[in-house]
Amino acid sequence: MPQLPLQTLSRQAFAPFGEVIMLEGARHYPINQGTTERFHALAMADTQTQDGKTILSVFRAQPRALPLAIEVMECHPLGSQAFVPLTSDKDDEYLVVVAPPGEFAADQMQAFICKGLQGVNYARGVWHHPLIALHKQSDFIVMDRIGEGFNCDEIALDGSWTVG
Ligand SMILES: NC(=O)N[C@@H](O)C(=O)O
Ligand code: NI
Repeated sequence: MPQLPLQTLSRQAFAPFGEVIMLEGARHYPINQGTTERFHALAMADTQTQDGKTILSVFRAQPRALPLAIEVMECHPLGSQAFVPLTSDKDDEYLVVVAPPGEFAADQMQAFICKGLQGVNYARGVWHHPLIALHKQSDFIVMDRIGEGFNCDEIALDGSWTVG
């Protein structure tokens, strides 16, 4: 059973798959007469294909047991999809499993452990496992596309690859 190594999430390591949404290293400046700090443009929604629109939703995810057998991967060919944990606990964590866009190749999957204050924005077409919350029920803000066209390609795997 090949196990995916867990990488620490960083902008550089995740760059082939999209953006990391985190305050560290972000451009920021004071607004509202100095009462608020704006951490600017942490991610860009890519939802305009076929006249799509950007929406925000909340996903309330139940924790997954590890090790997790990877039995499905999906991609959204018409838009990006961002997940931002609704937590203030920097020790909260969740997993993402991704693979490059285009023809899916299991041996190109990568897994990242994401700390509570880090979000991810999957670029359009990037293969990913459906949300993998850990340890407890977890809420995420999700920014993705609504509109015409089929926007969720799935591929079934035999569960031989595991993570965590
Ligand atoms: N199906 C759905 O809206 N969620 C998935 O796209 C996911 O990445 O969790
Ligand atoms: Ni998705």
